[in-house]
Amino acid sequence: MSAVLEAEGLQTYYGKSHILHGVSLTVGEGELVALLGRNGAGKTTTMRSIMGLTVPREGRVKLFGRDTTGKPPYRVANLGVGYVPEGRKIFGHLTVHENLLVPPQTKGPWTIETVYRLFPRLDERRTSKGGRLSGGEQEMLSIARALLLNPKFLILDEPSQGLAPVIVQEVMRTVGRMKSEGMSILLVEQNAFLALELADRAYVLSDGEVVYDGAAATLADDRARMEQLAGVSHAAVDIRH
Ligand SMILES: Nc1ncnc2c1ncn2[C@@H]1O[C@H](COP(=O)(O)OP(=O)(O)OP(=O)(O)O)[C@@H](O)[C@H]1O
Repeated sequence: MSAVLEAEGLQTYYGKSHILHGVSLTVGEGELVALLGRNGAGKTTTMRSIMGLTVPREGRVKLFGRDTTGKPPYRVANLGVGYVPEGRKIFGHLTVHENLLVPPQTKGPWTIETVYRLFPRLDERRTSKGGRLSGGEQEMLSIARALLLNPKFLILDEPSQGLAPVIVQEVMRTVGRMKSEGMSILLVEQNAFLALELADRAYVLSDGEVVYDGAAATLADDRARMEQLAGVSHAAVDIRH
C-alpha cells in the first residue's frame, strides 16, 4: 500500500511552547486512520503541522510521496488534501446550495449532485440558510464543501464535537461511506470508541507524543487501556450501545 501521508519526528512549537515532541504517523492509500487523545494532547497541532498552518521546527511531512515540509497551506491543499477544521466554518447568510457553489469546480467523483446523494439531509435543506442549520447539518455541509474539491486525502478534525449522539452516528456513518468509496481519511476524534469502529489503525497522542500506534480493533477491545491512554469518558462508551 503506498503512503498518502508520512509524517516523521514532528517537533512543533507555538512561540516558546513546545507542543509536539517527535510525532510520527502514516496514512496509507484508502486507509481510515484515527488520531485520538485527550483535550490538549496535540491533535489539532498535528493537523496544523501536516497542513503547513504551523510549520514544525523539526521533522518532515510527505504527502503522496512529496516533501511538503514548510510549504504553505494552499500548496498542500492543491496536492489534493482536504481539511475540515474544528468548528464548522460555513457561510451562515448563504443557503446550503449557495455554500456548495463556493468551492471552485474540480474534476473528480464529487459534484454537488453526488454530495447531495451522500448527505440527503442537505438535499432536503438546499434553500435553508447555513446559519439556520443544526450543528449536525452544519458539520455535513463543511464536509460536503471539502469533498467538492475532490481531495485524495481528507483530514477531519473532531466532526462529532458538540453534536447529539444520534447525529454523531449519522456523521460517522457518512465518514464510513466515504472510506468505502476509496477515500483516505485521517479522523481526529475525542469520541474514541466511535472512531475506532470505523478506523483501520489508530494513534493516541498524549502530551505531544504518540503513546499508541496500532490496529484500531486491538485498542477498541482493551477498554482499560483506552481509558488510560485516551481518557475515554463513559458517555462516549454509552453512545455506542
Ligand atoms: N495558538 C496557541 N498558542 C499557544 N499554545 C497553544 C495554541 N494552540 C494550542 N496550544 C496548546 O497546545 C496544546 C495542544 O493543543 P491542541 O489544540 O493541539 O490539542 P488537541 O489535542 O487538539 O485538543 P482539543 O481536543 O482541545 O482541540 C495545548 O496545551 C494547548 O493549550
